[in-house]
Amino acid sequence: MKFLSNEPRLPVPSPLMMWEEGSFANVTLIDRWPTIIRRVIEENDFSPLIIENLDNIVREFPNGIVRSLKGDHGADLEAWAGYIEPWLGQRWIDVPWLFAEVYLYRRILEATGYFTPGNFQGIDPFASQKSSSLVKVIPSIQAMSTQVNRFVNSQENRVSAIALLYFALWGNRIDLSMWPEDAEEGDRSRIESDSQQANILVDDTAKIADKIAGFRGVRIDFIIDNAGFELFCDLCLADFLIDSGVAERVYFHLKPHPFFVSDAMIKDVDLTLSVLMNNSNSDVSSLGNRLTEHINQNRLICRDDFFWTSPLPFWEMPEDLRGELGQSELIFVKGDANYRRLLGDCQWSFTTPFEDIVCYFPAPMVSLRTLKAEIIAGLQENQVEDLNRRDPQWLINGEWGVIQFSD
Ligand SMILES: O=P(O)(O)OC[C@@]1(O)O[C@H](CO)[C@@H](O)[C@@H]1O
Repeated sequence: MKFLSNEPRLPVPSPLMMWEEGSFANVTLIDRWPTIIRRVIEENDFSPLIIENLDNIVREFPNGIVRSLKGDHGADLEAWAGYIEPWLGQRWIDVPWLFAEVYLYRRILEATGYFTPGNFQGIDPFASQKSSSLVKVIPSIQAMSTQVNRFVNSQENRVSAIALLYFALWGNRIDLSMWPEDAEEGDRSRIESDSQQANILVDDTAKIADKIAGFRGVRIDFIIDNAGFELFCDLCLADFLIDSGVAERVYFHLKPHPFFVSDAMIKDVDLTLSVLMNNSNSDVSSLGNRLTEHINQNRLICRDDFFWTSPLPFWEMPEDLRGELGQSELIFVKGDANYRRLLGDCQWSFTTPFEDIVCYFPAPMVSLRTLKAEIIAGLQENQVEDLNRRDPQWLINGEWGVIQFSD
């Protein structure tokens, strides 16, 4: 697979590592991943052998070594042999965080036999969390469906677009790898209107609305993140873009297999639409029917690709995918893990201009991200000091967001 040489226009700094005690990456390795694996065991009816496989991954943290994947029949095995090669035999704690995290989620699928012919082939180890998280936010879905239907019937396209961008951003707060659906945080889909804008550190919605105002019948793409409420919010924005005539076609780029607990696959879009269509609230069911018609009429197109579950920085996107995305007039990049890949999960100065890093992207793009990792770009100097004082956890607690546009 030929990779393009297009890279950020600045020297790329070193990647986030996991060895710094107390860093979020270290907490993820030591605490969060074992908890995620234990939930996989609790929530599925796996065989003793699979449970042993999963327990063995936990035992490898933090000083066990990175090994090759077994021949589990995955279509991505050859690509993974290349990803693993530079880190083979190194300790988990000594490899870059992004590689380790993506490798971990692929190891979980190896352990459960997701790709392997047999009783557990194709079983999504996170399915129960994803479906229960959708049911839990039905009240927010009902409220938002009413609003979306009003937007679609109004002529207020600018106001509607901006409101739906905020919903698409804050839908990212619901992330089951960070806050399992029974977490004490309660219903994270409830978005207090005053904090909607106050907690946005870079807000390019006006520029984005100006860009969209000039569109009629274009192609717009979404690199999707989480299933559940976030996917619902993305579907609402896509519905608006199609119904308002802004977009003739919207492409959703989804994950080809379970990933980062709540990441969405094509099957999760189908599940979400069936939940909407079968809801007793007519605003919800009419939105679900409209979206299903968009799919049937090829106006909303769902694709998946193994690049979206690879540990590569986005500037190493394969040439064919880059060519495909290059046909888009605007690409929404959703969520924190995708943001990390936009930046190569590298330790850029927080005030590095965002466009100087993502200038390689094949089309104008918008990142909609709630902060859940210790990297960011595009901030002002005074913002960082102010945030450190006001909320020491601002980089990782999901309470702050960015809507960053690169034209
Ligand atoms: O991409 P998402 O769903 O917004 O977040 C992914 C995430 O949950 O996983 C990583 C930490 O484990 C972080 O990037 C972030 O916390």
